[in-house]
Amino acid sequence: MFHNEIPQLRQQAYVNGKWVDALDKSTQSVFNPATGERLGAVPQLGVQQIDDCIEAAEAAFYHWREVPVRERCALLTAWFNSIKAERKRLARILTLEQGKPYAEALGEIDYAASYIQWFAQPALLDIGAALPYGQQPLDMLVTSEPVGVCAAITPWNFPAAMITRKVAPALAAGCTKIVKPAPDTPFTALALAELAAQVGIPAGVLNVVTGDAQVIGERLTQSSRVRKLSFTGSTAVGRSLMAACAPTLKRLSLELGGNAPFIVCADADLDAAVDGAIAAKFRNAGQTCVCANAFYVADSVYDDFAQRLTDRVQQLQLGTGDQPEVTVGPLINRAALHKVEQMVTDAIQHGGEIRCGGKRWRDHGNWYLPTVITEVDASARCVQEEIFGPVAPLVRFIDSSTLLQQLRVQHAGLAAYVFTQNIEQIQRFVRQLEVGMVGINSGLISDAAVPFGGIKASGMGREGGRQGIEEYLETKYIKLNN
Ligand SMILES: NC(=O)c1ccc[n+]([C@@H]2O[C@H](COP(=O)([O-])OP(=O)(O)OC[C@H]3O[C@@H](n4cnc5c(N)ncnc54)[C@H](O)[C@@H]3O)[C@@H](O)[C@H]2O)c1
Ligand SMILES: O=C[C@H](O)CS(=O)(=O)O
Repeated sequence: MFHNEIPQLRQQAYVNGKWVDALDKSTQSVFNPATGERLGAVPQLGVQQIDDCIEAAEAAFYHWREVPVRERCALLTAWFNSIKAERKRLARILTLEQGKPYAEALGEIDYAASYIQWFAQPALLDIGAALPYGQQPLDMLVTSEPVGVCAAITPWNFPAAMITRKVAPALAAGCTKIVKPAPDTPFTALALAELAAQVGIPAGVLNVVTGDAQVIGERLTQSSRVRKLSFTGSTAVGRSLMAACAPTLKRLSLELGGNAPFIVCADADLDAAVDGAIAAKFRNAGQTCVCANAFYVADSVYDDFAQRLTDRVQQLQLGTGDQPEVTVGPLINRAALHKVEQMVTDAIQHGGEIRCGGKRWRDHGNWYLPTVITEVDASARCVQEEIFGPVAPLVRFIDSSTLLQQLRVQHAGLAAYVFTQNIEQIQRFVRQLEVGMVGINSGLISDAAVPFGGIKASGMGREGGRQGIEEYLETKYIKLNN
C-alpha cells in the first residue's frame, strides 16, 4: 500500500479556470485523521474573491448553456474516463484526508465517477413536449432550461461522491457550479476539478472555493446571481441555509441527517440480516447518512441475532486506511470521537449492555472500537439521534404495528432497512415507513441510477436517477401563433 506517503496535492482554490491563493495569503490546514499529520493547506478566500467567482460562473453560464447537449455530455464522459484512469491516486488522497480504508476509498471514487457517467446521457435531457391542446398542432410547446449558477456545499464523509453527485447533473443540464467542500477534505474536490480542467470543461463552469464556511455560505446564499443551492450535511446547517436562501428564492436540494432503522423480523434470514447489518452500519466507520442507526429486532430472534452480529463485529479490523487488512478507519476528528463516547455512556445509563467494543481503540488517533450494545431502551440518545459512528444499539420489538408507531415520530426520514421474507410484512413496512429510501433484505441501497434523498428532517429533492437532472432544470411553456 502507500504507507501514507502524501501524493502531490492541489493546494489552491480553482476559480474561473485559474488556481488561486487568498488575496491575504491566509490558509487553513488539513490533517490526516488517522495520524494527526498535517497534509497541507488550502486558501481562505475572501469575500471579494467569492463574489468574483459568482460573477465568473454567471458569465460562463451564458456560454455553457449554449453548448449542445451532446458536447456537454462528451466532456462529462471525458471527465469520467480521466477519473477512472486516476482512481488509485484519487483514492490515496481521499484516504489520507478522510481516513476511510483504501479499498473503501477506491469504491467511493468508482461510485463518484458513476454519477458523471449516469448524467452524461443526453437522453436524460429529452424532456420537452408538444401539447395536443392547441388550435393547431405544435402551437403549445413545453421545454426545459438550465437553472443557472448553482452552489454546492458538501460534507467530509464522502468527499468525492458528494461533489460529483451535484456537479454532474448541473453541468449536463447547462448550469455552472461553485463547490465549497468541507474544510476537513478539500483535496479530493480540488483533484477532481483539476481533471475537469484537463479534459476541457471550460473556465468558470466548475469552480471550487475554500475558506471560512460562514463567509462563503453568506455570499453564496445572499447573491441573487446564484439560482440554486445544493447542500449535503447536517440538518441544523441545512435549516439555516434554507432560511438564508429565502430572500432570493433559490431552488434547493437538501440531503441532510439520517437515523435509519434496521428492522429484523422474526422470520428474517439471520445470516443475510447480519451481512446487511455489517454493510449498513460499519461502512465509513458508521459515518454515512444512510447508515443503519438503531437495530430493532423481533423478540423471538433477538438473542440469536445479537450473538451472530457480535461475533462478526469482533472480526472487523481497525487501522490506518493504507493497510490492506483494515476494514474500519478512524472517525473524522476528536469531536466526533467524543460524541460517540457520550452516546455509548448514555446508552449504558439507559440499560444498555456492551457486548463488544464500547471504548476508543487507543489514546492517539480517532478510532472507536466497533460496538454492539444490547437491551438499549428506545429513549436512549443512540436510538433517538444519528450516531455517526461504529456503534450498533439493539432494541427489542414485539409487533410491527407498535414499532411503526414508534418510528413514525422520528424527525429524520432518509432511509430504512427491513429483513423479512413475508410479503405482507414487506408491503406494510414499505407503505408505512416515513423515509425516502427502503432496503428490503439489503444493507446497501445507494446507486447513481436511483433518486437518492429523504423527507422530513432529512431534507428535500433527489440526487441521481432521472429525478436528479430535474433539480437543475426550469420548465418553460411556449404558445405559438393565435
Ligand atoms: N443526506 C445525505 O445524503 C447526507 C450525506 C452526507 C452527510 N450527511 C449528513 O451530514 C452530517 C455530517 O456531515 P458534516 O459534519 O460535514 O455536516 P455539516 O453540516 O457540519 O457540514 C457540511 C458542510 O457545510 C458546511 N457548513 C457548516 N456550517 C455552515 C454554514 N453556517 N454556512 C455554510 N456552510 C456551512 C461545512 O463546512 C461543510 O462543507 C451528518 O448529519 C450526515 O447525516 C447527509
Ligand atoms: O453519507 C451519505 C452519502 O450519500 C453516502 S452514500 O451515497 O450512501 O454512499
